[in-house]
Amino acid sequence: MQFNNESQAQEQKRVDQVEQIIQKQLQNNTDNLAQAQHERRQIELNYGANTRANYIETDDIIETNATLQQQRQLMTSAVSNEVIFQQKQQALKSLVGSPYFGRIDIKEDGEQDTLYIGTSSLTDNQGQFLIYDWRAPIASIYYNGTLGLVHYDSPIGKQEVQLQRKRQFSIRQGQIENMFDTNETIGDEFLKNALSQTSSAQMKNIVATIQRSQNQIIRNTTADLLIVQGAAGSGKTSTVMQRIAYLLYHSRQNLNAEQIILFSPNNLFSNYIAEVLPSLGEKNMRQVTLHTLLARRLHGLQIQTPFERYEQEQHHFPQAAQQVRQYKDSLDFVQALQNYAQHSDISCAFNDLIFEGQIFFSKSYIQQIYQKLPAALSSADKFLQTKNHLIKALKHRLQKEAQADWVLEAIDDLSTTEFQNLEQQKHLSQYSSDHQQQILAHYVLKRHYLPVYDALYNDYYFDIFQLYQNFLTQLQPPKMAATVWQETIADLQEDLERHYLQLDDAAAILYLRQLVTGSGQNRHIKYLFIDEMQDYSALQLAYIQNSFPQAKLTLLGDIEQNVYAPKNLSQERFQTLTQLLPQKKAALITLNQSYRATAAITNLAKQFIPSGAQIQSFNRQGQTPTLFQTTAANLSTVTGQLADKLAKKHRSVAIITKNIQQAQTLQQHLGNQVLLLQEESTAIPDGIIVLPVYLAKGLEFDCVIGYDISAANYQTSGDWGILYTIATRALHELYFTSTPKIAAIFHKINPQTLNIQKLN
Ligand SMILES: Nc1ncnc2c1ncn2[C@@H]1O[C@H](COP(=O)(O)OP(=O)(O)OP(=O)(O)O)[C@@H](O)[C@H]1O
Repeated sequence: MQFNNESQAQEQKRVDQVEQIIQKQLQNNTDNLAQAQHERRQIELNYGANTRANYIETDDIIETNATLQQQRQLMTSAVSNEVIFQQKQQALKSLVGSPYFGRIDIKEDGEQDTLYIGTSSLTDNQGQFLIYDWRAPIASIYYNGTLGLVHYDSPIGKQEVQLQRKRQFSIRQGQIENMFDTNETIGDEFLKNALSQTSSAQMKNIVATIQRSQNQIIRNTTADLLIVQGAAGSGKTSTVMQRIAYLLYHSRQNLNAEQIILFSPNNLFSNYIAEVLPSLGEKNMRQVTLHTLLARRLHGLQIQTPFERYEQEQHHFPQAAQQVRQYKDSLDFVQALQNYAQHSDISCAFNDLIFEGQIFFSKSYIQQIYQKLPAALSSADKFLQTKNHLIKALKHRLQKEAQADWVLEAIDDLSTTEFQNLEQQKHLSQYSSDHQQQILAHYVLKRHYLPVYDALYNDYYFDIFQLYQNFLTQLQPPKMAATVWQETIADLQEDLERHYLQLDDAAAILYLRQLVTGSGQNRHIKYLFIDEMQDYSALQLAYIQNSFPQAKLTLLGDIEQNVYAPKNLSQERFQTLTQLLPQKKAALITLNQSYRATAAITNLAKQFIPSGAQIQSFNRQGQTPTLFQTTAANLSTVTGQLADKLAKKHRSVAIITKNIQQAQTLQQHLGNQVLLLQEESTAIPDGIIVLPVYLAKGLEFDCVIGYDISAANYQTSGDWGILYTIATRALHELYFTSTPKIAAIFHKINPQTLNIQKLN
């Protein structure tokens, strides 16, 4: 419903009042913040002075320690004061100019109330709410409810209210530009407006226009495995970012951003989403790519990246290699690995522990310890008990050596500084001289045998690579020639010799290590998010889950955007997820409405994939996509000219190729006004860029040109998913260029959804 001027004037009056209050609070808070910063700096100065205190006399040490302790407490409280004012500052600043976007009129327990909703809450001096945070329980009815009797979940249980009015605002620089009353979830007009904007280098938050199905994902706190299958552009990533903000708000007391981790497809994407949470007044969660995690944990080895693998497979991917890849991606492979870890005798992978060129613990000694343990114990327990046994044996050896001549000599040789440190840590002077001697001997011995301790704690006597090879050797993948499998094992051996590991093997080795040794788990993480989950194999997912065993999982993806997977694997992947992950309360939410692109683009793109009929386009008008056909010799020039023309009207124009080599060749042809994005790139510049499809994952551009969609380039039905991914990166305009013989899928396209122009 549109408004008369009087209603709008009344609303504008309220906006003005709220704006004034925000400015006033901002001023007060700036003063408070400056004061808190000053106090913190003073304490820092004192702290510095005290740390230079006298450490020679025992009394001085005790006194200095007490003072330091006190200073530390003061510092902690000063820092936390400052953080509170900083957060408030950020929240207030985010309200300036656009304090809220929604209003609801409700009747609850017979009482009438009007609530305004914005990105964070604001109260006046009497504690009355002027704005409610969009994450407050009551605000959920703004997103969910149509008018009438509605419910919302509050800390004291389900509440029932009459929703009498829902109003949306667009307020900029303190002026109401537009306002609407709506009976629906968030009205089309506002959404259309938000979606018609040009692209930006950073993803924006969507709090003002969250849709009902997205809201279900954002506010779900019951599922411990939430799977979101959503069409391209349906808002999966946006939703997940708002979900993180929601979770942080709701569990303020026992959840912080450090306990949330998001697996993202690449660094460009990580950078693209980095501003969403700060724009909502929250700190960013941790972000990692699978490759970074693997490389960090397999330090010293070079790990194949998903992009390298894709590129290699583009050039050479024979039938046998495809078969191996399919098997290593399958649930069967994961189960075989789990089974092996649990039930096999892993003692073959123990090694002699060498110290100063001599065997310290022999392989057979370690094997005996392991094999004597009860068979019913889990592998990880057996491993741990073996390790504990070795540590005990080392301690025993240390005790026996305490009186050795070299130890006594080493005690005599201790420096004054070492003595002072020991005095401080162990309070030597409190003990009898015999006891002091024992402490010093223990210190000297521990220092000497530190490499042995190190080897024990870091499992250097255990060869995980050997164990993995043994595991592969005893496997017989179904329907695969024995020679193919043996070759795979030989390839692994060769890779290891040159300190290289393929992506599949890296994850499998780490997973096996985790299962067998029980190490490498991070129990601190409470929420784990995986975006573009269709790109992960069953094993990679199992490994990630096991790495963060306490985390609730949210997995998002689109089975159709399976750029990396050999065809038909993805469907299987989704079905096996619930089998694979031990979570109990699983929920699956499907998003079929695509928001990113104009209806014309979505209606074309959905024809590239088998399940396209389910995808609903958003009612936003735009030009019909166009395909330019030209000769092979002219293809780059035609693409460049088209890009130039588009760049005059739009902020971002992306030419998307099938692989890096095509991107490089094209960029060289087009010259420096076109920027090539590569695996190492971290930011998306304005203007014309050229990039391979896998780097475009999760991103969006005003205009997209799918380069060279000729039959020679896109040959099999497995390639249609790639075309779908390319097409769905476009917000406003979509083009393709090709040589005269176009990919077969284009012959099946409804001619009304694609213009074809033949050029020379
Ligand atoms: N409720 C919404 N309000 C406003 N904009 C929205 C909404 N939902 C999605 N969008 C916009 O639609 C576009 C696509 O969203 P997003 O990138 O989150 O989708 P996605 O499902 O992760 O896409 P893909 O799988 O293709 O990477 C973004 O520009 C986002 O801002």
